[in-house]
Amino acid sequence: MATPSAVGAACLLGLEPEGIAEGSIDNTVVVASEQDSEIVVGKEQARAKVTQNIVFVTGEASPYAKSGGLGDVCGSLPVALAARGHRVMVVMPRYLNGTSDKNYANAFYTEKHIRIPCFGGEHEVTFFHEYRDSVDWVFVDHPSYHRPGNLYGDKFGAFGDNQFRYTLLCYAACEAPLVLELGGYIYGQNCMFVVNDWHASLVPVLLAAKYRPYGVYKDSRSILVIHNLAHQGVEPASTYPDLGLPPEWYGALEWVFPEWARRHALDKGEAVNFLKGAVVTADRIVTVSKGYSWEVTTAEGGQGLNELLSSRKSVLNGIVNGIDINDWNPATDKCIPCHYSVDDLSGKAKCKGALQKELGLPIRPDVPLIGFIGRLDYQKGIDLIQLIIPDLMREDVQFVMLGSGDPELEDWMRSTESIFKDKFRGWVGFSVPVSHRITAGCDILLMPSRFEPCGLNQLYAMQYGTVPVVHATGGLRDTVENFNPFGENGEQGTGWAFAPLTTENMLWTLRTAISTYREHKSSWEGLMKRGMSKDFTWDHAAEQYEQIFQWAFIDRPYVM
Ligand SMILES: Nc1ncnc2c1ncn2[C@@H]1O[C@H](COP(=O)(O)OP(=O)(O)O[C@H]2O[C@H](CO)[C@@H](O)[C@H](O)[C@H]2O)[C@@H](O)[C@H]1O
Ligand SMILES: OC[C@H]1O[C@H](O[C@H]2[C@H](O)[C@@H](O)[C@@H](O[C@H]3[C@H](O)[C@@H](O)[C@@H](O)O[C@@H]3CO)O[C@@H]2CO)[C@H](O)[C@@H](O)[C@@H]1O
Repeated sequence: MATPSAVGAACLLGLEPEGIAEGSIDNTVVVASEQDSEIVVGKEQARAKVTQNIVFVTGEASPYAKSGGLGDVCGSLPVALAARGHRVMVVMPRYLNGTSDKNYANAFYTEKHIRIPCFGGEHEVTFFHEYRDSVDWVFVDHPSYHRPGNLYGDKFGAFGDNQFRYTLLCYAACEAPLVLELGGYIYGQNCMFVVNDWHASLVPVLLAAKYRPYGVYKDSRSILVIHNLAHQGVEPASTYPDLGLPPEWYGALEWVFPEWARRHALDKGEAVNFLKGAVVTADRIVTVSKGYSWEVTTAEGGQGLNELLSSRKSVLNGIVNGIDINDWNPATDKCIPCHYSVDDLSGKAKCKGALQKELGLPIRPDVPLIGFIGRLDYQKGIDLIQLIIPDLMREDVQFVMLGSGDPELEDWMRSTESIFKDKFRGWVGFSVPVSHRITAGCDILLMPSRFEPCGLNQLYAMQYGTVPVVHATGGLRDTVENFNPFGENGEQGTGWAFAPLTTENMLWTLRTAISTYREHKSSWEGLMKRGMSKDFTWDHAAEQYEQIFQWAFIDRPYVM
């Protein structure tokens, strides 16, 4: 059978790839219906009816670079789409910081250089490439991506030149399909750009301002995927000329802070906002859950973009993220000490004992073990956890938190551990293996996020039989079904989703979960098993993205 790369290239050249193409509509390949699926290791792999050349643009993708959920999604969704027959490229920076460099070991220099006209000069970037899991992983190389710290900053805060770094990424991503011969063929001008968050948000602006007026990318479309409205890539208006965009496009990025957010009386609040640029110019917009797609149109959830997003409601959809079950599967997970499944839960108790031992907590099978995993950020509601800790620590429970971010919260985790030695562990840092062991070993996962566009940890928790207790917001409300002991067909639900977000409510819900764990063993097992039986695989989300791609191609592309 033709590889996805061969499909796309043959499509561009007007050839019919052997074996799978039945016809061609608007340069897209229609896959024969009788071949809509193939058997992959005992499971039927669904195939797309219409395949595209897809270009993901992102600031992070696992396993190369990850700071949070964006990395998970951009590491998995492209693979799921490629498995369905699309030709898929992911364009991201080649971050080298001295410790993560080995992640790029299999990516090879393509010998392609381009010069990008922005920030008062021409900046040369080069491309590295790895073909893995049927996806073309393309890494943009520039010295500004090589420095110690995390992806976006270091202990002093966000890097001061992030606007420059991600402007380079966006220009490079627009050029990559035209200049890189991957598997022997370029992707060409008929692409579906999937631009993720602010780092990639200049792509639709560049397509509209710098390519389409010259007849290039007329048949491409772009989709903005919003993972988190909290980060919009906002910088002073005086930086606009640095971006290399025509002056008449200023309005697309123009952003004026409300008066209350200005720093002094003479501050006019004038800024440029990358994410806003994409909200204006992208052909369609997707948020990572349906609930969040509504919340972003409200004053409470829209982070200043609500009116603009409301005006684009007709092209705004929500698709709940999936999870990568090759990485997150308790029956095969390489990071956990014992394996288990919905049919045999015995390994979970062993994982709990091993986690307690690893953390130096008393090894007690009967004590409810509560976990939290996440970036230590205002979004995640850690300050509310801080407030309930004195009360919660009076209960017979254990609590482990894994996180990094805000240094004050990191210090608080350390000091809380020193106060409640037998009950509380604060694991400060970023460790994927530890996150797997906490997900497997805990009984309850707490997520009191103020807002949560989708949330992945609650999905991982359910997959591992760990019962989520979450604030009913965004994707958490969409994915965690409240426990109902009196459902129509018996007990229902996969966890607890509480609202409003108050400390009283959180404590009350945690106490309900704890007493259910202690006193209603069979109900607890039901909660675990219903969560473990949910299908959160990426294939389902990938199919919904395909629908959005089709809609994007029905409409005309954005032009000013
Ligand atoms: N200290 C640590 N050590 C190891 N692993 C850690 C860690 N801290 C966080 N992680 C991992 O990072 C990921 C976090 O994903 P989330 O979706 O929960 O939140 P995030 O806010 O980063 O993502 C944003 O984007 C995603 C993707 O769309 C949305 O689901 C979400 O709502 C939105 O806020 C998980 O894989 C988690 O295990
Ligand atoms: O995957 C986790 C999140 O990663 C992204 O968020 C990062 C954001 O895009 C970066 O700009 C940066 O945010 C800094 C922000 O720009 C700055 O004004 C200041 O508030 O400090 C922030 C932290 O350095 O880092 C964010 C990750 O911490 C992605 O956009 C999100 O969707 C993901 O949730």
